[in-house]
Amino acid sequence: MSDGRGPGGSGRRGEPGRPEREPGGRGRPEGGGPGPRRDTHGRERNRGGRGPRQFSGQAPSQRSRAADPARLVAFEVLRAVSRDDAYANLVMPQSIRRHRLDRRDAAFATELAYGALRGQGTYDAILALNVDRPLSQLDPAVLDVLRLGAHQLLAMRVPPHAALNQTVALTRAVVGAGPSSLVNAVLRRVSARTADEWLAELTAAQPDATERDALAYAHPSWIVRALRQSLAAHGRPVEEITELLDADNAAPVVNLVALPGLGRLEEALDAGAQPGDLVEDSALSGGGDLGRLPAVREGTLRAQDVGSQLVARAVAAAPLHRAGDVPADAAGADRRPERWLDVCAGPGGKAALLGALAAEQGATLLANEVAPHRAELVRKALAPVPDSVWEVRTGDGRDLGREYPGRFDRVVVDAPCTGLGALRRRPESRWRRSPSDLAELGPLQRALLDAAIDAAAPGGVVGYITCSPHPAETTVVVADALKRRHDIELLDAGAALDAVALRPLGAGHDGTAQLWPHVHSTDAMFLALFRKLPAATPSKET
Ligand SMILES: C[S@@+](CC[C@H](N)C(=O)[O-])C[C@H]1O[C@@H](n2cnc3c(N)ncnc32)[C@H](O)[C@@H]1O
Repeated sequence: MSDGRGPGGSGRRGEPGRPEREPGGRGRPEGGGPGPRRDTHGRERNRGGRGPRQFSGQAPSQRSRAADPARLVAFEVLRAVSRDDAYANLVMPQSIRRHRLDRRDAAFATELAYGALRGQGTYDAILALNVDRPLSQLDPAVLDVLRLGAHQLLAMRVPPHAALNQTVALTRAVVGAGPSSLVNAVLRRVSARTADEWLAELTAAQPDATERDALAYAHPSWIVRALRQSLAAHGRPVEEITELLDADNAAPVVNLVALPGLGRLEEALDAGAQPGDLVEDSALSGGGDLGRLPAVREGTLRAQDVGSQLVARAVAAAPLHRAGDVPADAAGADRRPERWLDVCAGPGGKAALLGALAAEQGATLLANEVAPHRAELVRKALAPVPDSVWEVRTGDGRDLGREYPGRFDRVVVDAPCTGLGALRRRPESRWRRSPSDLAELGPLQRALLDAAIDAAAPGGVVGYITCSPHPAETTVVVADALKRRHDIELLDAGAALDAVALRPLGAGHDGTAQLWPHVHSTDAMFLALFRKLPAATPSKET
C-alpha cells in the first residue's frame, strides 16, 4: 500500500526479518510441482508484473488439486486459531515442522498466516463487499481460505494469478471442489482493486476517524480508542496513534537476552544478530533457526522482548532503603542477602533474567505461578541458574502477602493483562480481546499488587508491570493503590528505566513509565515502582 497503511504491514518492508525478503530460491517448476516458484526474495514469480491481471482460463474444477505446502501450513494455522482458539505462534512451528518447510517457505507461511490474522477485520470487511451472503453463513474453512487469498492479493507481493490459482487449489485440497468456484469468483472480484482502493470505498461513508483508523490499520475500533486514550494517559501526543497502530502490524524482530553471568551474546552475533542499543546483554536476531544455537538450547541465551528486559532490570537495580543496612560503600558492609519475589512468573521470561541477576548479586528468588503447567515452564526457564538461588512455588499470588508478610526486598508483579501492548507478537489477539476483559482483570490486578506490597519488606521495592498501556490496567491501578494504602510511595520509574538503559528512553510520565513499539521498538511495557515505607500501616481495604 502506498502509505504503508493497512493490515499488510507497516510501510517498513525490507527490514531484517521481513519474510518477503527471505533470500534463496527453490526452483520448483511452476504449475507442475506441488507449489509455486519463489524468487530470491521469497516472492512468487510474477509473470504479469503490475499490468492487467492474468488468470488461468481453466475452470477451478479443472485446475490442480495439490495445495502448496506453505499455504497449507498457513491454512492450518488459521483453522486452529478460529476453530480451536489456538495461539498462532504455538501452532505455526508445529505445522512448519510437520510439513517440513524449508526456511523460505516457512517465512512465506508465517507472513501469510500472521498477516491474514492481523488483517482479519479489514479483510472481512472487503470480503463482505464481494460475497453474496453474510460472511457468518460461509463455511468457516472457506472464510479462512478467502482471508488467505485476500492477504496475498492485497498485501503480499504475490502475483495475482499465483495468489488466485494457488488459493483455489488449496480450497480444492482442504475443503473440496464445490466451494472452489465461489473462492475463485470472490477473489477475482477482490483482485480487481488495490487495498487502498478497497479502503477508500470502505471509509468513504465513514464519518468517524476512529472507525476509519480501525479499518485502515486493521484493529477493532475499541482498541483504537483504548490506545488513543493510552497515549494521552502516558503523556504522548494522540496524533501518534497511526504510528502505534502501524507498529502493531509490523512483524517484530526477535529480541535476545544473554543471561547475565551465564550466557554470552557471541553465538547470536556470529549468527548475524545485531547488538541491542537499549539494554546490555541484548541483541536483535537476524532471523534463522535460533534453536540450533547451543546457548539457546542450554537456556542461557533466550528470546525476550527488550522492554521486558528493561523493566525486570529496573526493579532489580532500584535502590533499597533497608533498616539496619550500612551504606553500600562502607568497608566490610555486612548485609543480609536480598530476597526477591516474582508474583506472576509464568512462563518465566523475567524470572530467568531476575534469577541470573539475583545469582550475580548474591540474592535469592521465589518465583510464583498459579498455573501448574506454566510453573513447570518457569522451572525450565530457571534451569541454567544455580538452583541454590531460586525456588518455584505453584499457587495463587494473592496469598503471598499473608504467607510471607514483609519478607521480600524486591517484588515483581507482572500482572495478567489484556496484552494490548504486545499485539504485534500475537497476531490474532486483537480480535479475541474485548472491553469486558478490562473489567474482569482489574480486581485481580489490584489484589496481586496488594499481595506484592504486603509481601515487601519495609524499604523494599515493588515493581508493577503490564504489557498493556491501557490506563485501566496501568495508571488507574497505580492511583488506586496510592489512594488505598499509606504504606507505599511512588518512585520515579522513568529514571529507574534510564538507570539500566544504554541511552535515555524518555519513557517516564508522572512517576510511572511506559515503553512503546512505535518509539522504542519494544512491546508497550508499563512499569510503576513503589517503595514500601518503613512504618508500614495496614491497607484500608482488602
Ligand atoms: C503477564 S504473565 C507473566 C509473564 C512472566 N512474568 C514472564 O515474564 O514470562 C501473567 C502470569 O500470571 C499468572 N497468573 C494469573 N493469575 C494469577 C494469580 N492469581 N497468581 C499468580 N499468578 C497468576 C498467569 O498464569 C500468567 O502466567
